[in-house]
Amino acid sequence: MTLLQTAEQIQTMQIRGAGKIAREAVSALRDHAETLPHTGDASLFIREMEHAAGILLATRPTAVSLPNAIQMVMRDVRLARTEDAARRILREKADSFIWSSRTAIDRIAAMGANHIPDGSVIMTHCNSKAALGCILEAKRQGKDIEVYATEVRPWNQGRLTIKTLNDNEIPTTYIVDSAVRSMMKEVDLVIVGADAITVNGAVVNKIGTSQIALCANEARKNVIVTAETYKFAPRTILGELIRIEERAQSEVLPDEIAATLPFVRVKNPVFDVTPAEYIDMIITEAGALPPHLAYTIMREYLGWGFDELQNQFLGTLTGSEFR
Ligand SMILES: O=C(COP(=O)(O)O)[C@H](O)[C@H](O)COP(=O)(O)O
Repeated sequence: MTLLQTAEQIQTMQIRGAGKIAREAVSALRDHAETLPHTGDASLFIREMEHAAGILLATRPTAVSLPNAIQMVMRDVRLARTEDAARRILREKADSFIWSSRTAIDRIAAMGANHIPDGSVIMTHCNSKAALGCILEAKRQGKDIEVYATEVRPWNQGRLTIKTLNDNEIPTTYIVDSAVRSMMKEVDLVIVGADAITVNGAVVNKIGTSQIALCANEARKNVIVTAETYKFAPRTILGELIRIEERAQSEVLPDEIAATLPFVRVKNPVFDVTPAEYIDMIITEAGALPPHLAYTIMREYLGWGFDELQNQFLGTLTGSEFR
């Protein structure tokens, strides 16, 4: 698959889910490098790769795993003195990101399963590899568990989730998104994934997650978020906001019906923000943490603390902007 095809598949959601988007983008970058002719000019190679990275970055705006993964791969490539070194670094960094991403999901699954007591009824939302990993691991350990899975309008990612649960013989109840509050009394805990986590521990995930967390809070049920460390958004340290993707209105209301309703507008935000106070724990490959430790994760695991970001930010300002 070419880089442009990968970008298109991410944009059209054939490739979806924050972790998978990051892994596929990085592998597209690595494969794209192989298609570029060897010229011996390191800066030309780096420019070409920056252009390719830009195409991938423009596909979906919310999952911070995408810019984080690209930055992890490109950071040292930019410093390479020769084309051969740049190519080698790119290959090594890409392979290492993909490997560590998969390892992270396995570690999260093992830790998450420890937080699922035998006999639990779990509610999950959307289709998160990290969240499902915990549920499948609990089942593998022989725990007797049940799952409530939401439909996830308008893309119905819940159908992917119930297929996986069914394939693993986990008793599952499939509910429409608006049934969450009614069903919460049947549930012991909520487990979801994340597209981005901000410095104040707020979690950006599939639209509807914040309602589920609110209902869980009301019903005194725990909310566990599962997220690899590359889902933490370091630029939120500088006050940058996570952009919530809005997709086409036709995903919600067919164009032919919309055309008959001139006074009706459709909003289709596909992610929402759950404040830290509604989250009991974030399980990362680095451990199960309270959301207020988000800054520590950014500093220790992503290597981007305030000072580094501030320097990077000042470095991007021109003289006139600086004055
Ligand atoms: O919100 C979604 C997917 O949204 P979309 O379907 O719009 O991409 C998932 O919960 C997170 O991406 C985490 O997934 P994972 O744990 O697999 O990274």
